[in-house]
Amino acid sequence: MTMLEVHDVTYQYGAKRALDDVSFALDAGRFCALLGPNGAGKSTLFSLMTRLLVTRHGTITVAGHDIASDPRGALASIGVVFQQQTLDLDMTVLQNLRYFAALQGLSGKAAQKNIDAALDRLDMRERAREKARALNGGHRRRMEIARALIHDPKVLLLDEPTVGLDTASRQAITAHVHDLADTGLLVFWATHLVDEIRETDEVVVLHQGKVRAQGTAASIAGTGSLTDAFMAMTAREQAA
Ligand SMILES: Nc1ncnc2c1ncn2[C@@H]1O[C@H](COP(=O)(O)OP(=O)(O)OP(=O)(O)O)[C@@H](O)[C@H]1O
Repeated sequence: MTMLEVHDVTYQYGAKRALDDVSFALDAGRFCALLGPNGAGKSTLFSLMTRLLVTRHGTITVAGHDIASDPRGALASIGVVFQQQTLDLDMTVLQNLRYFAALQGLSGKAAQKNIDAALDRLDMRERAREKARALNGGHRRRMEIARALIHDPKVLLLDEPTVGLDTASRQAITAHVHDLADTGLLVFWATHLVDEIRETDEVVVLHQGKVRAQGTAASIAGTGSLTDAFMAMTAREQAA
């Protein structure tokens, strides 16, 4: 079942075209990587999917809701983890989550139920009463992911979520989020790091604002490695 559909989306910053006729469709229950080098247009696409930016060129549909004509329905279906950290470091994990739940219109038992479920999904329950400031980078990220899941979205967007993390934390977060896709969520994970992607993951390769390939990592890699295929797709353009 298609959960996220991007159709012919173009976006310009003044004269600079950041996205050029971008189209792809992604199914529920998949881990999908948006793979592109710096400047490919990943953050621009995420901003359009979360309505931080708008365009009249093309359509974006989330869980059947067109983001232009039904932004409320579309945004209610999305959980987002932005590249920049957005926690209140002086609040505990639980306080941060309750605050966010309230912003989503959840309170009392309903909020607590969803908070507990989100903490369990990220293996964070035992840290609930710690101040965010006391957590290491990996656990802060997990908490942001838990927060993004509180309203039980169908699509989880993560914009380069492992930036600044050490190797062990990066691997742990990557594994946790792969597990989330197994529960039926569509995970859409922007990265320029090929080693975060598994062979069976879906991949959209974005470069200079255009989709260069879509398919499983294994099908894009062909007989070589995904790194080689990705380098070839991006280097060719740079040379041209
Ligand atoms: N506010 C802006 N004004 C003008 N150009 C911009 C603006 N934001 C981004 N761009 C340009 O649009 C293109 C796409 O940028 P974007 O940030 O979406 O790429 P990205 O793939 O997220 O890169 P990174 O991994 O470096 O964050 C780049 O050429 C960038 O320089």
